[in-house]
Formats: sequence, C-alpha cells, structure tokens
Amino acid sequence: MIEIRELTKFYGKGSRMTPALSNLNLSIGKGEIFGIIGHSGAGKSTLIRCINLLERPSSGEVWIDGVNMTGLNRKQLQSRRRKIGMIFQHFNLLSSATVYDNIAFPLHLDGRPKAEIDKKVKDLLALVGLEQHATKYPAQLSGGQKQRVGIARALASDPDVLLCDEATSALDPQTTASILKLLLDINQRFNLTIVLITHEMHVIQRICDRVAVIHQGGIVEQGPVAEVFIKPQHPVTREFIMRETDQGEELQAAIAASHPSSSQTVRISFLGDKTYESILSRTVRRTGVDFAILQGTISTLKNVPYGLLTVRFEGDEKAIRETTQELSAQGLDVEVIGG
Ligand SMILES: Nc1ncnc2c1ncn2[C@@H]1O[C@H](COP(=O)(O)OP(=O)(O)OP(=O)(O)O)[C@@H](O)[C@H]1O
Repeated sequence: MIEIRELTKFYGKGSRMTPALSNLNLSIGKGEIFGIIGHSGAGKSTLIRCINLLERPSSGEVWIDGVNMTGLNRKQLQSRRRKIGMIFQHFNLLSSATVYDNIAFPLHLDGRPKAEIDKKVKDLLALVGLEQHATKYPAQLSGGQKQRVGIARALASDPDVLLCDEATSALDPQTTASILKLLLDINQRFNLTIVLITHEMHVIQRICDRVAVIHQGGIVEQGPVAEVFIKPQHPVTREFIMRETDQGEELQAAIAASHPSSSQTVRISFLGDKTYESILSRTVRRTGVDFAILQGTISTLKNVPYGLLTVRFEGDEKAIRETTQELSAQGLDVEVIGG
C-alpha cells in the first residue's frame, strides 16, 4: 500500500544542510494500523509529511497504491492528496467555521453538490458522535471533540490512508483512549490504512498492528507490535518499553538487592491466553525452585492480553535451568537479566 524507498530529507542549504531522514525504507500494508515511534527530533513529523508530500523529499521515492507520489506534477498531486486524510496534534480546524462547515470544507473544495455534502456531513457527525454539536464553533469544544471534528473532516473525501501526526499528544489519558478507540473502529469498518506517529508506546500498544522505531532519521527496528514488545532489539526500543512497563529504578534496585548466591533473575513475557494460565506455579512445583516476584504487569497489545513478570528464582543451579527451559518449552519468552 505504502512503499517508502531510500527516503532522504535535508533541511537548510550549503554548509548548513542537515539530514532529518537518511535512506529510510518502509513498507506499510493495506488496512494496517502502522505506528512510528521516536524521541523528539528523530524525524517523525518529517517522515509523515513526506508521505503526502507536504514536505518534498530530497531524494528517494514514496509509492502509494502503485503511484509514485514523488513523480506527480502539482495538479496530479493535489488530486491524489484527496485520498490521503491527515489529522494533527493541534487539530488545525477553521476557528471561524462551525463543526458542520469544518467537515464540509473539503467537499466544497471538491465542488460536490449541496445535497451530497449535507448527507455526507451528517453521516460523519454520527460516525464521530458529534450530532449534537454541528452548529458549535471549535472554541466551544473540548480537545477530544475537536479531534473528532478533525477525524470527520479527514474522512470526508473517503481517503484510502489516514495519517495521524501526534493526534492524541494534546489530550488527557481518558480522551486519548476514546480517540484511539474511534481510530480502531474506523480502521475495522472501512479497512482504512492508518499511519500514526507518536512518542508514547502506550498509543502503539493499544491500536497498532506493526511498529517502526525511528532514531536519528532512520528506522532502527520494526515488526509486529507483540514481537517488538517481547524481544526489543535496539536500546531506544528497550527504553520506550521499559518506560511503559514500569521497569525503572525500583526494579533495578530490587534486582541489585542482596539475594542467595544460587539464584537467577528472569523476565518472563506471556502473550494471549497463556497470560492467565498457571504455567509458572505448575512448573516450579515440579522443579522445586522458589521464586520472588520483583515486578509484574498485565496489559493488552491491541486486543491480546500481555503479561510481563520479573522474578528471582532461588534453588540449585540445575533446577533453575530446568525451570527456565520448561517455561520456554511451554511457549513463554524467558530472558535472564541477572544473577
Ligand atoms: N523546517 C525545518 N527546518 C530545519 N530543520 C528542521 C525543520 N523541521 C525539522 N527540522 C529538523 O529535522 C529533524 C527532525 O525533525 P522532526 O520535526 O521531523 O522530528 P520529530 O521526531 O517529529 O520531533 P518532535 O517529536 O519534537 O516533533 C530535527 O533535527 C529538526 O530540528
């Protein structure tokens, strides 16, 4: 659906030229919710703006549905862009227009008949749950309601792709959850491809199918969300996940605290139904090792349960080895993180 090939973007000129993206490659499938996460300055906004050519790449190509966006002339690009919706962190609504007129705006630009516009806007108001607010102005809405208008406006031209530029960063946690739920609903209903950028792993965790981690203008890691969560490879990915799963200083202190010489600290990841099974207790009962829980969380990756448990096994070396082997054989992911 979206193919990004050797994308490079420089800002500035001559000796002041600095690269924001370097030879970046990415492939996003039809109907996917694809998350791109990175720290401030990593190149996220530049990347998402290069997808619809709001930023023109210095070199490389962006293909959407078999069309090379970088090869289009101005007119062709304008027409192609109608099929790429975008929503923004600060909503970018017209402050002097009502909710209704904000949503109708792209349809007017497109010269659609009035009756068609009216039906479409009413359908979209219902879709985003704003039927009661059609005549209000943006200043009279909450942040979440403004983003709902942004989403309705972006969907007005029946896009194939929706680009989300930090769409929930200005919202509180509860409103963020409701906007993410709406995006997931839209994705499932219309098989709409969604690309979102964020600096928050919980956004990725809630709705994305796959994730790419961007760092210093390049993709350092990518894969299905569960895979990246369970086996993060790059230090930046690890940092984002540790922050999300509360594996910070307190856990490090617990790991470093005094403990019997014959022990091993492991991080066990549970995915799907295994999260709620008694695999650990059955295994230690058989092998005869004790364990102390240092940290534990259960959350979901999209709709799949995901558990993370850090435990210290205590017992003889051979029994501990048998325990970790058996847990792995039962489909859990076990990583030794300390003695
Ligand atoms: N218009 C511009 N002119 C010059 N440099 C720019 C411009 N826009 C971005 N940059 C630089 O390009 C790099 C990537 O910026 P970008 O905004 O894409 O990062 P980001 O990951 O979206 O960061 P943030 O999360 O803070 O928005 C940064 O070093 C930034 O300073």
